[in-house]
Amino acid sequence: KSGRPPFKNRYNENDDNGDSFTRKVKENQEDRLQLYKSRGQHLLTNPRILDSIVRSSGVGPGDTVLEIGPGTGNLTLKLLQVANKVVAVEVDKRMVEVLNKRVSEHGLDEKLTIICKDALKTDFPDFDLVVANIPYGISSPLIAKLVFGGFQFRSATLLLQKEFANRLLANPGDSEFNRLAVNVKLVAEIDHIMNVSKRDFVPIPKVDSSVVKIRLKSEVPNVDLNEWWAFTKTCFGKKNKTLGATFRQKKKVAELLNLSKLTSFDEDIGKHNSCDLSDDEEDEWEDLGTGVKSFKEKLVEILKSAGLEDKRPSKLSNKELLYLLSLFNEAGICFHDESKPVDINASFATS
Ligand SMILES: C[S@@+](CC[C@H](N)C(=O)[O-])C[C@H]1O[C@@H](n2cnc3c(N)ncnc32)[C@H](O)[C@@H]1O
Repeated sequence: KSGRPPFKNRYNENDDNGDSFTRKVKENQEDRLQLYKSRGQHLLTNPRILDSIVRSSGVGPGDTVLEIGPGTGNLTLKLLQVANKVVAVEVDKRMVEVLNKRVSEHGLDEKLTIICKDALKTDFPDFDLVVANIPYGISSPLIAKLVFGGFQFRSATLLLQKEFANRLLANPGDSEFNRLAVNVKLVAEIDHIMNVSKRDFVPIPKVDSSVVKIRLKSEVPNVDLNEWWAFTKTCFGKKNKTLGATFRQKKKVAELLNLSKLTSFDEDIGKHNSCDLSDDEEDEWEDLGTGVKSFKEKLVEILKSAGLEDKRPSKLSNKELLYLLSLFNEAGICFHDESKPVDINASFATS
């Protein structure tokens, strides 16, 4: 009962033919477990790093921990030794079999609940903490699910691809600052815990990793989240454009006019299908009615009144963005299409 994972740190490079099959790992030439790149199956094997993650998560004997993607259980076994309970969500049945076997060898079965499902498609039971080396391909929607899913938890300690973690940690003005950081920072605080080398995984991935800790804020701005997500999607659609340029795009103006249903611009509401219009083409505004043109002026007037017409979204604080959204909403301008239900996973899939 060494706690050693059921394979050696070896794999057959020649078997790597891209997306589906990746590598074979072996234990004593018997147990064979294929690891799939498409499922982000890079197992963290360095015990020193596993211990640091558990320690920095602050898990204690009364805690229920949610672990996404336990794999063969390297982190799970460490968590089970300190937590009251671990709920592990793993999509791959083969992993679940290995995990079950290892955990029962250690006599820790009673503390573990396994949910063999896709973490993005299943409900989570109540938990105090999240601690996980997640599949990197689902980082955005999973973090969105955790922070906007209505859960109450102390913190989420997550191993992420280093570049992704840097984007999440970025502040306004940093080159990596993007819509995901803006949205997550509305409701949560994020701290960098440590960097982890690609050499600490089996098989070795192409990228380095970082551990971050996400804590939900106790006070969240009073804003309609559907409006906020749709608004940041508009602002960050082309994050290096000025807001003036973004809100002058014909397509965007027509879309917002149709969504906002403002009576003063009635004559053009529903007349211009935003799908038929291209982005810029300032000179072709002549084709459009006076309603849509004066609506554009209204948008620009609001940007000017906020002093933000020449600003790029990636340089704005959440406070400035919230202020701008409140000005638009007060003027009856809406961003969220109420006829379409919000799918958090889809909305963050590409952030
Ligand atoms: C990066 S590996 C981590 C394994 C283990 N935690 C470790 O550190 O050794 C990610 C794990 O997530 C699982 N996985 C991939 N997509 C998933 C999903 N959508 N829901 C739940 N688990 C998933 C994979 O099968 C894999 O076991």
